[in-house]
Amino acid sequence: MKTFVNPEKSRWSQILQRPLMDVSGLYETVQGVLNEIKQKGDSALRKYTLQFDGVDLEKLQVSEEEWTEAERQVEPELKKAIELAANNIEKFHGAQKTEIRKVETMPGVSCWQKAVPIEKVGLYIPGGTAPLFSTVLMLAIPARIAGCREIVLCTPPGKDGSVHPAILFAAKYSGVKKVFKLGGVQAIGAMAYGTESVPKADKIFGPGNQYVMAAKQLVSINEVAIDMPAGPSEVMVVADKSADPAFIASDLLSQAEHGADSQVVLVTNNEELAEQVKAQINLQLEKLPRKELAEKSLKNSVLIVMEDEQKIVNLINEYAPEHLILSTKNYSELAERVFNAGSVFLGNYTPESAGDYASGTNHTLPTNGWARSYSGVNLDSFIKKITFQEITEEGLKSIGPAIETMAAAEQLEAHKNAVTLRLKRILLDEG
Ligand SMILES: NC(=O)c1ccc[n+]([C@@H]2O[C@H](COP(=O)([O-])OP(=O)(O)OC[C@H]3O[C@@H](n4cnc5c(N)ncnc54)[C@H](O)[C@@H]3O)[C@@H](O)[C@H]2O)c1
Ligand SMILES: N[C@H](CO)Cc1c[nH]c[nH+]1
Ligand SMILES: [Zn+2]
Repeated sequence: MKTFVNPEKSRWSQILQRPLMDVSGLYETVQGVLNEIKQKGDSALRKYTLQFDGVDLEKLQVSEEEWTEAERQVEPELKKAIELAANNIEKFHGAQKTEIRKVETMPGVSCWQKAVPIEKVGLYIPGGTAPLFSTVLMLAIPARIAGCREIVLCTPPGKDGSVHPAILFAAKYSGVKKVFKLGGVQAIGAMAYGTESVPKADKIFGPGNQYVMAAKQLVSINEVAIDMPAGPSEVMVVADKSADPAFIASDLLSQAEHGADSQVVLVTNNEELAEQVKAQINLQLEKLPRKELAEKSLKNSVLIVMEDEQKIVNLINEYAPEHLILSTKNYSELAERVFNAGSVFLGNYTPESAGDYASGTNHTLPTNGWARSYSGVNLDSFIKKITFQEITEEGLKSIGPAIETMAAAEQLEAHKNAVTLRLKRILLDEG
């Protein structure tokens, strides 16, 4: 981890630059695969699954036998943990439902909005380096609560053509019935265009690597809606001397182990703590099975010693981390000043892993600074809001002249007439 002490504001964006990916040719390659999927459907899906995932699949959809076998293979302890997490995710997202509230903006003019589920949703569950069955819960549970009629899930097949049993268990538990063994561009293309076996979705959700991200961006131009740019995981920890260096190191490593392109950042006002965290990272890293990935990610990671608290707040808001951990004595006060972050974890006993798995909040969050403008996945992501209005004759008499004046000023005579004709009729009826 590179260390910086009180860096000037003018250097922040350079110091905190996210790992640069070589995207030369990426969009052309991905567009080429998407075009072929659009034209050739399932046969293109099979071709690219063989090329990118090394499996020759006859059937793309998970079969009844595979569902049953998965249920048998998952250990009871894991099933219980998944059920606990699902329960909390359901509670948190269920509480995001809103009631219809009719507003009388003027006497006789009533307006309201109704939440309507997006009919068909496609969920992508990454599977390249780890079977992220927790992401199944994060996407499928809110989709079910929202009332989406069709939920399709795609995830990359393993080398033996199977889907990890915990992914299938979590999918069944969350109410998903259609799972396809498709990863990367194949999955996104299939759900965007629809093929012989994969139904077309209205909106595609889920994180993924650069191929997944590029494919989502390309199909969103004129084919299908997408949730947000959710790429390589990242965490920023802000800590003072009240924090525990071992806890901080474990939080940093928890996101570093996601992949070589993840980024973790520690900001502290205490140089001694910074040194202790470094020592703890070295100690804990040794025991990690994904040490190699975490080590690579630590190379893009940064440790900043900064004394001024307002500067720390400015730095958080400029970086807009996917995850922010506040391990300082005054974390509640500090949290009030954060306006750019995907999800915030408060105090020494709130590890970021809690939000990744089981506390109830969603872990599909905006990365790469997109927290400046996007929220993480939530119930609203699966919902459209339709507005309704009803105007009585009395209401139109009150509001009509303003509409007529505005329409005339915009030189839109037909708009004006739609009111004028009605007002004339009301006057006639009134005699
Ligand atoms: N932001 C979030 O909310 C969030 C949540 C979970 C995971 N993540 C991130 O998601 C990512 C998951 O990535 P992953 O790679 O493990 O899994 P993935 O499922 O996103 O990608 C695997 C697929 O990539 C495709 N692929 C691989 N090499 C290719 C190539 N050369 N050309 C074309 N396609 C190719 C393959 O089809 C494969 O199935 C990580 O970066 C992780 O940090 C983010
Ligand atoms: N931290 C990831 C989101 O950035 C989500 C995840 C899934 N499993 C473990 N972690
Ligand atoms: Zn994680």
